[in-house]
Amino acid sequence: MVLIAAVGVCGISLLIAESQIQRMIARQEISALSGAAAYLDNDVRARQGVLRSIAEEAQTRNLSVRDVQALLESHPGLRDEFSNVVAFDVRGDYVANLKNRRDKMLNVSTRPYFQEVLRSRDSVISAPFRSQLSGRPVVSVAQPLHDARGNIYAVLVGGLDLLRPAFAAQVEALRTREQGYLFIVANDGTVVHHPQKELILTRPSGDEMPALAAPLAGPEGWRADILDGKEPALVAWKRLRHVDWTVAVSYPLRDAFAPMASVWFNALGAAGLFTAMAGIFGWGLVKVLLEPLDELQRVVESIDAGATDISAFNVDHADEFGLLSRALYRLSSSRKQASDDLHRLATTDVLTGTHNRRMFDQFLPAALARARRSGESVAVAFLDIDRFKSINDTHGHAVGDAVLVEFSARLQGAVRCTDTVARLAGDEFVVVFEQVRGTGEAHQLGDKILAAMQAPFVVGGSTLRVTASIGIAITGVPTNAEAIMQSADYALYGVKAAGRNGYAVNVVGAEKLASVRGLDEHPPRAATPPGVAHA
Ligand SMILES: Nc1nc2c(ncn2[C@@H]2O[C@H](COP(=O)(O)OP(=O)(O)OP(=O)(O)O)[C@@H](O)[C@H]2O)c(=O)[nH]1
Repeated sequence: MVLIAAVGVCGISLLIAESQIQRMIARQEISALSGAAAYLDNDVRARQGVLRSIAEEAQTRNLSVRDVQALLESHPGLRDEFSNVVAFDVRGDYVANLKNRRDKMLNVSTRPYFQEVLRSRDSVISAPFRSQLSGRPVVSVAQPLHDARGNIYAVLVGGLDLLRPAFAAQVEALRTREQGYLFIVANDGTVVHHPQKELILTRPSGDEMPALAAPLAGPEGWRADILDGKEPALVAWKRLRHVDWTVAVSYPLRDAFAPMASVWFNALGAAGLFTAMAGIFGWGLVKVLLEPLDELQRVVESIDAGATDISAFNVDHADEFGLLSRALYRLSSSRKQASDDLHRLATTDVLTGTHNRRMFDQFLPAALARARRSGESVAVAFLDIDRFKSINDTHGHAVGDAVLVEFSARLQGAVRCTDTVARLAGDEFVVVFEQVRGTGEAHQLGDKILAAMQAPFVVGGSTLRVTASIGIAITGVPTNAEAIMQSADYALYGVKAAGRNGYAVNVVGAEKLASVRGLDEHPPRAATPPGVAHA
C-alpha cells in the first residue's frame, strides 16, 4: 500500500510538473513565434514602405496617371520586392504594369482592398486571394498616389506571391525545431502559408482541421489537446501586429514533450525503488521492535500449556511490552486469586474450615483409584457426634456450632496431615486414610480419634463432654466409593447400636463380622458407657 501510495503521489507530482513544463514549453514557443511575427510584420511593412516612398516621390514631382508606367520602371528594385507591381486609376482600370506593359488587366474597382484604399486614402494590405493574372495565391499591397491637391489619381498594387520559394524559405527559416511545421492564417481563417501548398487560400473549418482553426481563438495562445491529422499536437500561435495574419506552429506532442517521457520513467522508477527499500527497512525495524511481543506471545502459550506459571509475566523490561507483561501478570494474579477463592469456597466447609462433601465426593474415588494402582488399602472413618441434638437443645445452636468447630479441630489434630478430613453434613465427619496397612492400623486410628475427644469441650462458657461414634471401613480388595461408605455406615450403625462413644472396623465385603469383632476386640472402649457425658 505504501508502494502504491508513493508511486501515486509521485505520479500526481509528475502530472503537475508535466502541466507546468507543457506551459513552459508553450510559452517558449509563443516567444519564438513573437520573433517570427515581428519579422513577418516588418518584412511586409518594409515593402509597404517602398511603395509609400514612391507615392511620395510622385506627389513631389506632381506626376499624373500618364507618368505612372515610367515611374514604376524608374524603380527596378521593385522587381525584388514584389512579384509584380501594377497601377490602376480611380475607376479601377489598369494604367501601368512593371513586368509587362502589354498585359491585359481587368478592372479591380470591386476588389475590397481597392475600395478600402479609396476609402481610407492610405496604404492597405489585402487579404490573400488568387491572382487573376498569374493564377497564384497572392497578397496585394495597395498604395494610393495623390496629386498636388491631395486627390487620388491612381493606386499602385504590389503583389506578393505566397508560393514563391523565397517566401516559403523565409517562413521556414523562422522555425525553431526540427519537428512540426509553421503555418500562417489570415484572421478570417484563410490559410496564407502551409507546407501543404494545396491548403493555401482555403479556409478549413475547426471540425475539419482543428489545428488550423485554433489560432483564430485569440491574439496569442497554445493548446495541447488538438489532433493534427491523427496525431496529438501542441499548437501555439501569435498574431502579427500590423498585418491581419497569425503565425502558428504545430508540433507532435510526443516530440514536444519527449523529455517528459524519460522524466516519468526515471521518477517512477526511483520512487518505486526508494519506497521498496524504505519498506524493507521499515519491515526489518518493525520486526526488531515487535520481538518482545513475540516473546510475550510465547510466554502466554507456555502458560496456557501449563509449562510455566504466571510469574513469567513479571518481567523487569522498562519498555511498553514490559508494562503490558506486568499488567498481564497483575490481571492473571487477581484472576488466579479469585479462582482459588472460588475453588476454596466450593470445596471448604464454611463453619469448620475442613473440606466439604463436594470435595470429599471428588477426593474419595481418586484415593480409591490410587489405591487400586498401588495395591494398598484405603480406610474411611465415618464419625457422628453422639447426641448432638441435645447439645443444641440444651445449650443453643451457637454452642452447637462451637462444638462442631472444636470437634473438627481436634479431629484434624488427631490424624496426619496427609489424611483428609471432611464435614459431610450436620454433625457427620469423614476421614480418608491412604496407604493403610491392615485393620490393626485402622484400630489405632480409631483409638487416636476417640482419645482426641476425651478432654472436655470448653465452649461458650460451658464445659461439655463430647463423644463420637466412629465406623471405619477398610478396603480388602479394590472397591468403589459407594461400597466403602456403606461399609463405614454399617460400622457406625453398629457402634451407635452398641451404645456410642466407640468405633468399629469393617473390611469392605465382610461387614457384619468385622463390625462385631472390632468392638469385641476393645472391651474397655466397648464397656465405656455410651452417650454424652457432661462435665
Ligand atoms: N449447631 C448446629 N447444629 C446442627 C448443624 N447441622 C445440623 N445440626 C443439628 O445436629 C443434630 C444432629 O442430630 P442427629 O445426628 O440426627 O442425632 P444426635 O442427636 O446426634 O443423636 P445420635 O446421632 O443418635 O447420637 C440435629 O439436631 C441438627 O439440627 C449445624 O451446622 N450447627
